[in-house]
Formats: sequence, C-alpha cells, structure tokens
Amino acid sequence: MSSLNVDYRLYLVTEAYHPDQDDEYFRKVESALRGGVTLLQFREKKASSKILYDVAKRLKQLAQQYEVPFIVNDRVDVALAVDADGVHIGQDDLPADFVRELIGHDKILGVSAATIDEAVKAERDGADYIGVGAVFPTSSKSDATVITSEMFQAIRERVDLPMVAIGGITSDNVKDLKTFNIDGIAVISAILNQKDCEQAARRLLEVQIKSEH
Ligand SMILES: Cc1ncc(COP(=O)(O)OP(=O)(O)O)c(N)n1
Ligand SMILES: Cc1nc(C(=O)O)sc1CCOP(=O)(O)O
Ligand SMILES: [Mg+2]
Repeated sequence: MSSLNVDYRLYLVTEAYHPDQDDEYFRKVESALRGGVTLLQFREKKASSKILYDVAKRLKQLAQQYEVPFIVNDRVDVALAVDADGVHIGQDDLPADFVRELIGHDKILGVSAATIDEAVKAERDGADYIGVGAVFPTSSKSDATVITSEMFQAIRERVDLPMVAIGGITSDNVKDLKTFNIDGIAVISAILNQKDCEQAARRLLEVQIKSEH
C-alpha cells in the first residue's frame, strides 16, 4: 500500500480517444478538472501503444496542472513509461500483487472487486483502494454486471480500504449510495457525455456533499 493521501470523492475515468477529435477530448477533461474532479484515470481500450503513450503524457500534464493524481487503467507499461501516479487493474488484468511489485510502494494501486473474496484479496495484495461495481446499469462497459446493494455492503464491512463506487452513477442516483459509506464515485458518462463537463463535475460533488447530511 502506498502512503499517499488521495481524495477519492470524484474520480473521472476517460473513454474513447479519437485522434480526429483530439481537441474536444482534452477540452472535456480539462473542463471536468476545473469543475473539481479529484482523481483522473486514463482508460482506453483500443488505441496503439504509441497513442496510449502520447495521450497519457498529455493527460498526466493536465492532471498535474490541477494537482490531481493521474492513474492509468490496465496498462502498467504505459503507467511506468509516463511516470503516472498509479495504476488501476481488474480481475482480468495482471495480478495485483505482481503489479504492486512492479510499481513500488510510492504509487497508487487500484483494484476492481465485485465480491468479498476479490476485495479481501485486493487488500492482501497491496491495493490502495478498490473500485466496486457496477452499482447501476451502464452502457459504458459492455461486460459490467450490476452487483446487489447487499454485496456492496458486505464488501464495505469486510475491507478497510477506501472504496470507490462505479457504474451508471449520475447526479440523480448518487444519493442512493449514501448509506454505503463510500469514499468516492467514479464516472465516465455523467461527466464526459454532458455538454458542460465543468458544471457536471461541480454538480456531482455538490450532490455528494448534500447527501452526506
Ligand atoms: C475506479 C475503477 N473501478 C473499476 C474499474 C473497472 O476495471 P476493470 O474491471 O479492469 O475493467 P476495465 O475498466 O479495464 O474495462 C475501473 N476501470 N476503474
Ligand atoms: C469502467 C467501468 N467499470 C465498471 C465496473 O463495474 O467495474 S462500470 C464502468 C463504466 C463506468 O462508466 P459510467 O460512469 O458511464 O457508467
Ligand atoms: Mg481492466
């Protein structure tokens, strides 16, 4: 586990970089950062390694400008190449204990968990946080399965790590998560599919704060 103090409240996960919409992609991410995103994940499933490297370098620079940690999804090589602040891996990616060895203890390691066993193992393997979902149906990840609120609660009770909820979260349904004692939410479409990403991010932060009371 790293000793970094991370603010997990609003975790933006990126999607679908297209070179012909390069300006729009970075404009949206920067707008969201202005709106108060606290953590940024580069998630790109289809691009070449060269594009991943170039885009990751630019996103890392943006994140640094807004003093937000920069995490790379899946690709430990890309994370190391751009000296990202951390890596997020799932159950089909490299094993978490091995990734922890590769990245060392000064980097953030996030692991996806949808069961108690996965969450307990993630903690044992050195994860700094777990991403738990999908909490609602989502069209942003084709193989995401919605977990029950009982499972979510059971994971919360068994694991001491910071817990980020993901999947189908919007400013309308985020209040339904308030009983789960989460440390933050991770979203793609609730920010990036909105016209005004800055406003969308602000609103998500506001609703979270309101639903704490
Ligand atoms: C914060 C966060 N939580 C979960 C995931 C999902 O990771 P994974 O299960 O590896 O699926 P892909 O995102 O790689 O398709 C995540 N990316 N971020
Ligand atoms: C990347 C990801 N992982 C999930 C999981 O359940 O592990 S759901 C998901 C997609 C999140 O996108 P949106 O906020 O648009 O629903
Ligand atoms: Mg993955």
